[in-house]
Amino acid sequence: MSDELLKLRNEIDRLDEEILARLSERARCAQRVGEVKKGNAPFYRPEREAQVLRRLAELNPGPLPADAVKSVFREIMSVCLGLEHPQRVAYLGPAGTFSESASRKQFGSAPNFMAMATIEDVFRAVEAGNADYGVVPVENSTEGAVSITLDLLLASPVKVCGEVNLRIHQQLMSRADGIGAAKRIYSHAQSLAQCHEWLNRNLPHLPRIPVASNAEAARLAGEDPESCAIAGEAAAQLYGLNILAPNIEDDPNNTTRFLVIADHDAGASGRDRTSLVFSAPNRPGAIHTLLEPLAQHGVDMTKLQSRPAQSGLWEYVFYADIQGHQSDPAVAAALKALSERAAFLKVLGSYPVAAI
Ligand SMILES: O=C(O)C(=O)C[C@]1(C(=O)O)C=C[C@@H](O)C=C1
Repeated sequence: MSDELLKLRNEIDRLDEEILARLSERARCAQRVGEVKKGNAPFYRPEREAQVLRRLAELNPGPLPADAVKSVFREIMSVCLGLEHPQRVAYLGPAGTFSESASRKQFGSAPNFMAMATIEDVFRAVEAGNADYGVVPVENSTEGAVSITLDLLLASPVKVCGEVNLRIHQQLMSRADGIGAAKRIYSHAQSLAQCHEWLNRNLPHLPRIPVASNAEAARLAGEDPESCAIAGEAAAQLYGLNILAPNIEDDPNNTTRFLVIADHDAGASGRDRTSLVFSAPNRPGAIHTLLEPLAQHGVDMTKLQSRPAQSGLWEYVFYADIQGHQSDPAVAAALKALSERAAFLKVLGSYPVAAI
């Protein structure tokens, strides 16, 4: 080994010891935070985590990219929170789905993750107190809204305390080393649709077989080297498959937004969003009148979406996301005025804008 390499490795060893000592100090500090919070739950504070990640990304002197700094500190806070109090996080399973990746993106690797069979089961687990948090998909940039999540948000007492945006990258995977012997491709119907141009160009002859989830597709491909699956990287790792073609989605910006649900929402972080659902009286111009207070108080709306109400033919409920926290004076005033005009208004929760 050259003298130069030896010297540099000694320097890295010294720095690692320093980092470890500081990490242990931080962990002990988090344990004391946990003591202070006892009897004053929740332990998980998404607004504080967002502030920590944003601050460090701003302070970052390089050469590490900001995203790398965030994911290192994401994991540090995950294990610190685990020392304070272990968390249970329910998500739409099975293991290896994009919902699991979204849950880990938000919570790191420390919690006990619980794979649920349906989105409704995620809501029920949180409502019953069997899970502390739930992660559910709410919209996809190409497929649109996830209606069942919107309906459950309206009906359930849970609150929204966070959001996660996950880039959806589809991988072609198999037990085999190459595509030559492949006879079929399994995937969820949505993923097959998201890759259909790539498939038409590259593998037009292979039958595409829709199955219940991408993770199920990967499991099937793991049992049979003549089958491929289209799924996320997490599923390839879980089932020990080789990625034969990476990122084959037709739209490289394909993103799914997930919401974090709990029995409480989040405190203000300085960059927040508030989700609402309301209904408009059934008369001309009603929606315009309802939204006027937002403009009057300078509150920006980032999303507005309608769904037929369960109550009657041609009645609609509206789901809106607005910028700011419901404790911000302008947001509070706009919400008060909106509630006076709406037939019905439910604030689903305020939470930090996704920090990673
Ligand atoms: O500041 C807190 O409230 C903490 O519990 C500490 C900490 C952290 O490690 O920084 C851990 C968990 C919380 O979700 C937020 C932050």
